[in-house]
Amino acid sequence: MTDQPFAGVVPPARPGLILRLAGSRRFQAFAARVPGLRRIARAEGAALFDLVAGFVQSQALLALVELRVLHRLQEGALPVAALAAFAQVPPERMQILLQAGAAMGLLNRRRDGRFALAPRGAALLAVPGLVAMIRHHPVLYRDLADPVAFFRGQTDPELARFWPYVFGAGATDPAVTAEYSALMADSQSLVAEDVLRLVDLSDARHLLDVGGGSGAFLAAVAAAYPALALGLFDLPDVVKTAPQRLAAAGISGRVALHSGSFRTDALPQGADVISLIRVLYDHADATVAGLLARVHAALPQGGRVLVAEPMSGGARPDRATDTYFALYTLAMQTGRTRSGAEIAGLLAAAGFTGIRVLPGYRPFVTSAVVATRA
Ligand SMILES: C[S@@+](CC[C@H](N)C(=O)[O-])C[C@H]1O[C@@H](n2cnc3c(N)ncnc32)[C@H](O)[C@@H]1O
Repeated sequence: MTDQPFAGVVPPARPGLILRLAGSRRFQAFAARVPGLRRIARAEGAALFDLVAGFVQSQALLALVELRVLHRLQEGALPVAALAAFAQVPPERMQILLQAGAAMGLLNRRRDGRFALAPRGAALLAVPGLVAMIRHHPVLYRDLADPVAFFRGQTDPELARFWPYVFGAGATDPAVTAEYSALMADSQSLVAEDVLRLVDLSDARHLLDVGGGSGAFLAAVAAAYPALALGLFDLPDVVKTAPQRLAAAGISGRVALHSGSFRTDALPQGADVISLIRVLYDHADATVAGLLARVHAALPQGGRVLVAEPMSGGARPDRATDTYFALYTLAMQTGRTRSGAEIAGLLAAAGFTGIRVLPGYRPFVTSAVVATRA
């Protein structure tokens, strides 16, 4: 495809010196020979190649997870032949996959040719929900297979149907609802960890978690704040999955369960903090505006709203959230990865004041925005 002239558009300004140098093949060759510049050139080259190769690395990772190579190596180092036999992969192909795993820092290659788990591989298996997240990625990758058509809005992404509750009705099949709720709940412990570091709830009396799924966030809050009264609001099919988790956490008696849809129903009154954890990014601005108005109406004066989810870097684009989450939510079609400033704007429009954006320790896990009903 040839570039079109800038018909009817103001032509771009001439690039500055640094851009002209970076874009000059002669300068690149010169920089590669000059001490000092050579280090920068090499790092930039490696960063560029990582972008070029990212998909291949993700697929090698998916194969290691699907073939349970990392899981097998938890018991100790193994020779290629043993791993090949377990995974039913020809040994010469398994050798290539293991070598790739070692190159990505997930495995260690021993002198005797055996492979062992590296600390990064061990960490991957220990991160709650990460294996499940990697295993559901084929849906996302199919949606991104033709990125030009995807960005032109000419595809019919599968992810849009993957999270049925987003459309407000909940999944009709209870097994499906339980599976989606489990996928969210698995990754919730990291989110709760970071939210509870960012936000102090010691002066709160009663917290209502709206879109709280099966109650995983509430279980973490309950452990951190033993005196806090708790409530959960979610779609009826989802709320049905909560009692089991709450019982396992030993907090059934502490959590009031409320079924309904925040699109159509008022939220229960009585809480002085309402949390929306990984809820807004699933929904369009109009739905979020309606939801925040309901949150505002349900809170007393001085009550607080807490929004937590992965957020766009906004004016300072963020590597993880402005690529992964922004494209993911675009594929879902209903929502959007918003920046803290955009969420603050929606909160202000709903009447909230004292809005504070709290950048996350791990932006790919969560950031937070808090605000008060004046
Ligand atoms: C991405 S999940 C997040 C769950 C949980 N807060 C977490 O972080 O693990 C979004 C949640 O919003 C709920 N939800 C979606 N639409 C809803 C609606 N109209 N009314 C109430 N809850 C809704 C979903 O059922 C789901 O539990």
